[in-house]
Amino acid sequence: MDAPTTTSSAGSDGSGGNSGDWGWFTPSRKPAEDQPRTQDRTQDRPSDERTPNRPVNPVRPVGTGADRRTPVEPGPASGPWPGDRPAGGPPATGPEEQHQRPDEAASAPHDVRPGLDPRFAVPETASPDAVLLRRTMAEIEPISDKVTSYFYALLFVQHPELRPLFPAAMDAQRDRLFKAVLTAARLVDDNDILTEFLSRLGRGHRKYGTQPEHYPAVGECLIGALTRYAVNTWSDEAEAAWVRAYTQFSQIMIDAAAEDELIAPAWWHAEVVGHELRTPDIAVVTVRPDQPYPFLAGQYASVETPWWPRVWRHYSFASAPRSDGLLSFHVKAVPAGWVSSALVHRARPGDVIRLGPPAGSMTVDHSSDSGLLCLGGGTGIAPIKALVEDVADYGRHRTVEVFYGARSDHDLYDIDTMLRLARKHPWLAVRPVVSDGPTNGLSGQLPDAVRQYGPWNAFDAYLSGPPGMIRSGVDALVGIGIPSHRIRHDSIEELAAAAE
Ligand SMILES: NC(=O)C1=CN([C@@H]2O[C@H](COP(=O)(O)OP(=O)(O)OC[C@H]3O[C@@H](n4cnc5c(N)ncnc54)[C@H](O)[C@@H]3O)[C@@H](O)[C@H]2O)C=CC1
Repeated sequence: MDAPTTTSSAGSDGSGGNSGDWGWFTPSRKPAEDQPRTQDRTQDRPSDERTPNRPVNPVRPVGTGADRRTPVEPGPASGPWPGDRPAGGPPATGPEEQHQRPDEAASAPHDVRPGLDPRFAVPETASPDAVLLRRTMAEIEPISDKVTSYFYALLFVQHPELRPLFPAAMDAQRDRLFKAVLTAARLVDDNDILTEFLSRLGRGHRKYGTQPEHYPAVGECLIGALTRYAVNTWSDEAEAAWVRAYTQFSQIMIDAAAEDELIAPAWWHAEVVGHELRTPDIAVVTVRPDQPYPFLAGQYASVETPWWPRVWRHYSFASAPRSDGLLSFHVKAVPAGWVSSALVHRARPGDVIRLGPPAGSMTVDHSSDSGLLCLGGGTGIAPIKALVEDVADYGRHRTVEVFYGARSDHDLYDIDTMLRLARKHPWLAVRPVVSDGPTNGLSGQLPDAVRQYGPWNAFDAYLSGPPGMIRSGVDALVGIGIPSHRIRHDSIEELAAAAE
């Protein structure tokens, strides 16, 4: 959920190029010289005999922030490559598995018609590099699965020493790295948002053990995958633009990580000190971090369990910061959800998990007097409870109206806590809403229930729960007059990816 959390925001959580030079991932002869580029090019695959005998293009992001502000000119070829790379976590945004060789992973693309997707429309004000990047993206986006597979195949064939640093098995976050690169490429002309997005990503990568020297391996493989699949739009100029962009992206991430290193650990160890099974598949897990863990109510953390190394999942904090420093999460075990099942069915007091840094901006704006309209679906009630506690702790009490949705009365696992809070705080109202069964409370879907009350146009809205609820909730709230910039939620894309 490394993403802006208002509905009005765009993205969430990306040298020089000697465009005439070719890296190790390309054939020893340029395809254009000896064959049509859309033909089967299995002979292009990386293999020992095709490892180049000359250095690669300079995807070399290491340097200082000052370098980044200066346009980077094409530089000389880098040193020995690939090889003698130190171990550490690759700059991936999520776990990944790739057992296939590149030639098995993906065949050459067909029927690629760039420019059809309006997301890649080129604004009139776009810089020349942005135009080139968007053309490539329009071409590869429809086949991004293949490009991603090929990218990871390249990475793990050429850099097998990086493979053990990824989780053992493939999962839903497989394409996060690629999506992050595409998001950054779309933002390339918007320096402020780009820097914010990539800085967060760079800080978040510290927990993977990512080092500056890992970025070139990823950059080379990215360019390799684009070279293979952007058959209609790739050119020397396009390659140079991608090399410049990737170099800029990685530099921002490296700088942000370096700055963060001065003030925060890369991760925290946290001991499970409480484990309460509220339903057969929902647990409230309470942990004690090994050092202070500053965060804001409404944020979330990445969590790694000892049973699934390097598989990280996001969970919202279920309480505002506490004086005893403990943190709690509401976890629902979902089918095939490794981390959630482990936390619900396996974790016990004494187990130690790892936490990434806090993230997310679904936080209370204490400079405002507006009321808070909160929709929490299922375990999405966890950060809503934290927001309520935050308002209570802050002292200047505002009207808070909570709609708590669940499938059945039985699934309202935290209703007692919420009703207790409502009895204690006269400014708080809590309304349970049951979608699929008999109830003494409100029946139906959360957005429909909210429509029955109001008016809400003077409220700030907070939504937390399943992606479908957030989508329909935002539509409903905009429809009843809450401007989209006053509606906050975590990134729907990240929520969908993290639903394990
Ligand atoms: N920060 C956040 O946004 C958080 C999100 N979550 C997410 O919340 C979900 C919780 O799962 P469960 O407890 O199984 O919830 P669930 O699937 O049982 O849904 C709970 C309630 O949400 C509402 N809802 C669900 N789908 C809807 C739709 N398409 N349109 C309108 N309303 C809908 C209904 O009222 C339903 O009863 C998970 O996907 C989890 O990742 C959990 C914690 C924090």
